[in-house]
Amino acid sequence: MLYVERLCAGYAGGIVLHEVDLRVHPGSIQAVVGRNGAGKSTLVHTIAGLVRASSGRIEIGGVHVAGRQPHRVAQSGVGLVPQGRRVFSRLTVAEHLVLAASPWRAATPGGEGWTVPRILELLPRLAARLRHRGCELSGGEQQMLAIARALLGQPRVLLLDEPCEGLSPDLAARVRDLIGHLAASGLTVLLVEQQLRHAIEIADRVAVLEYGRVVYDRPTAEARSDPGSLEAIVSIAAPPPSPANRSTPRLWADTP
Ligand SMILES: Nc1ncnc2c1ncn2[C@@H]1O[C@H](COP(=O)(O)OP(=O)(O)OP(=O)(O)O)[C@@H](O)[C@H]1O
Repeated sequence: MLYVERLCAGYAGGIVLHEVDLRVHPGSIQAVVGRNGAGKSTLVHTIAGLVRASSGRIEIGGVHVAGRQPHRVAQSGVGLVPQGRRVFSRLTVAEHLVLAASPWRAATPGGEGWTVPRILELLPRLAARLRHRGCELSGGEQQMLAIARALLGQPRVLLLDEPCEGLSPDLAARVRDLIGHLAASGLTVLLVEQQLRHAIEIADRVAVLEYGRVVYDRPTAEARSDPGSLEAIVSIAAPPPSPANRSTPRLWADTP
């Protein structure tokens, strides 16, 4: 479980997140939406330890991780799929996977957890691209590789920052299918999503960030039954005035 309580964080120029509360249960998807600059990436980076929390709690499975170095947060079970994928252009798919599957991240001896063969079974398109460099992959393949890399860290909590950004509708739908499958397998998922309708499609709960504050956080079923009010909240949410301020295996089998 991911538990965030009264979390405040920001940069040298000022606080961006103001007393953010979130509670994401295993096997569920919490979407976070909001306009550009609302603080979505800052939230994800703060949970991952990349931005230091100035106050508040971040718990992973009951363990307080705020203030830990990013690699310690990862060891606590947090996987990050960053905005823009961040794959290495000169490394091959195989090299990415080998690097991500480093010993401290190994799957448990009982066979639980993510291994390279299991990843390649789930994402056969990556298997077909093992010798291709990052720069030779399509956007969708890069996104799959970014997700695969995070999974090899054996996360209990997966943070995805706009994973469908820049993908065609078809590829974006496949990525959402994969995220749904991962949640159905028990992962706790925090999904930053620009498009409200996509968030509603996939998430169990949806939260809206406005000026770094949670101004809406309800089950998606409620949002679906009254989409107009949620759309109004998201469209009202404006950017800050200044910078400081489920079982579907073998996805991706036939993607060109
Ligand atoms: N490294 C940084 N140093 C200083 N300010 C930053 C830094 N990163 C982000 N900010 C500022 O923090 C605020 C929130 O930015 P953030 O990237 O978290 O928003 P976002 O909701 O993810 O936006 P987008 O949808 O455009 O990705 C913005 O005002 C931004 O300019």
